[in-house]
Amino acid sequence: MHAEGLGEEVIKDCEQIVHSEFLQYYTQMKQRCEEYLSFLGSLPQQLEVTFSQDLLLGVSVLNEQDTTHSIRPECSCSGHGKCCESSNTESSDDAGIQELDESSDEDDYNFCDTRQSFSDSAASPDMRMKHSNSSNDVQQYNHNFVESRSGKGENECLLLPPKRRTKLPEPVEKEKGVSLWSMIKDNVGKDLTRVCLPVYFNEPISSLQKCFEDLEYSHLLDHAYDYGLKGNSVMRTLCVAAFAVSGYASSDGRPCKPFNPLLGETYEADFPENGIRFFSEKVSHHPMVMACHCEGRGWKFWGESNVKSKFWGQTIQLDPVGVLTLEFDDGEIFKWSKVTTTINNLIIGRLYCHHHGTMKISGNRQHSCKLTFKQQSFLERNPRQVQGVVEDIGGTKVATLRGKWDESLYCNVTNDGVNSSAESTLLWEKHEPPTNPTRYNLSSFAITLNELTPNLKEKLPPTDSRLRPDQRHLENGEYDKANSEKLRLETRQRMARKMQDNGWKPRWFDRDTEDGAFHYTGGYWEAREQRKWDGCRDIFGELPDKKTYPVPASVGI
Ligand SMILES: CC(C)CCC[C@@H](C)[C@H]1CC[C@H]2[C@@H]3CC=C4C[C@@H](O)CC[C@]4(C)[C@H]3CC[C@]12C
Repeated sequence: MHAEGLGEEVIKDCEQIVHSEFLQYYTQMKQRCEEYLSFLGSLPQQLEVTFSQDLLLGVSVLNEQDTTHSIRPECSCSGHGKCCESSNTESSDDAGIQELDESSDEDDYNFCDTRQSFSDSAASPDMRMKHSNSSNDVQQYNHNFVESRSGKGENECLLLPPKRRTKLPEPVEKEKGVSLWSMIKDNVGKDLTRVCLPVYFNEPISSLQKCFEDLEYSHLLDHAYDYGLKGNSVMRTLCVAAFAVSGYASSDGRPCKPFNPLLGETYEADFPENGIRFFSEKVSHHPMVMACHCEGRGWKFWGESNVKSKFWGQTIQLDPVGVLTLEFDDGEIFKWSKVTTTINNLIIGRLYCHHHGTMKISGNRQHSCKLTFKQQSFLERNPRQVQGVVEDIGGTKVATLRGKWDESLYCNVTNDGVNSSAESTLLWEKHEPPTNPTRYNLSSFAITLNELTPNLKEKLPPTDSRLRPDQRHLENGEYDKANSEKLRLETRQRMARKMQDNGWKPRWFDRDTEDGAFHYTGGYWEAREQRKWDGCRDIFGELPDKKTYPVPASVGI
């Protein structure tokens, strides 16, 4: 630090921070070791109890026909001061730590927590198809395609599902190890959201694409729709709750930050194999807001992603602002907001994030659901837990829900106010990790999101994230090119505030004058049909003031 010419005071400050962090860790680790030893000591006893209890109760699975199947218990070991507050308003052009990525807590300890898992033969055929953790990802998508389209008698049945990629391209250059500390050490005490980071800390996914990751388990909404049609409002609400939780699953173990899209950048995802069509646009730079809209079989889902961040030194707290809305074609509506996310170990240790707080999923008809994402404590042996209750409009509890946001969720439906605890139904289970892991720890679903086939390239507007050059270079492992392009686009993006002040308007969304929320104005897919991209500027190209282009009168830069 001396060699780098840092002042004595700054160095002392840093030393102090590091020292107090170590002390804290030391005490906590000591405590944890003791706990762990006593836990190991009691293990034989605990296993005996759990095993005999499960045998007696027969933890079971309820399928749509109310048939119950026993599932076996299984023991799995997973190896696994000063606060700066800011909304995205203040974030730098790149930084918006709100777009930093989540990462897991696969820490240095191995815990053995008892969890239930399905034996294949026990699952209902429906569940087996939906949750089959097939190692062949493409095949898995094909399955869903056949199912989601069959029975509808649509011509689309005849279309072949797109074959999506199962791995990222091999990196062209060798990766460079850059420590995060070396990047932020000069910014101690400053708002980290203002720190511009080189691409090594990015994943090749934009925040717009990240919004679509929340839709990976959209089949839960198809189930919810069907349950509602059959008059099973409790199961509908439970499936909606499972969907709301499932969006967090892919945040596990992700150490990198998604790209902060440019103002007006868009992302489309046409996934006929899942029966959905998704679209998102960055609608505001200050504050940073992304709006999205998704159409599925019998439902529509929309909302905006906007977070307020607080930087505490070693952690960042992200409080999402805004409401997500789900509307079924039969008129039932559910609304909820996301819970708080904390990113830990920014300076020392392995970066990971956790989600905590209460999520109220309010329905406009019979049922609503309250979910609690448990606050994490260092001594918690079973972290990432989610618990919930479904209540009717009179406030009577009709079902409960429990599980983990990074694993699975089970529910118990209460009969006549009495909890039928013997019967647990698996609502949702996270897909297996990809067979070709990436250094960004992307899920199989996420790996497909930035794929650009020649056929798709022809159809995209010039604003689509897949066409962003720095992100593409990063995906190809061309780090130097990625960095220089990122710098160029960041310079360009600095004009965004001016553009917004000069009355820039999103192309596909409109702000509701009453509630201030963004609503899709429609027409994207229709414009795509005709390849008519009027009003969609080449946001990734050279700046018009480079004198190579005439400045269009309509561009408010
Ligand atoms: C300094 C850098 C390298 C750290 C990387 C931080 C990662 C873990 C951060 C950056 C931005 C973060 C995301 C920002 C916004 C949201 C929306 C919220 O409702 C769920 C969490 C989620 C999706 C965050 C997950 C964690 C996240 C991806």
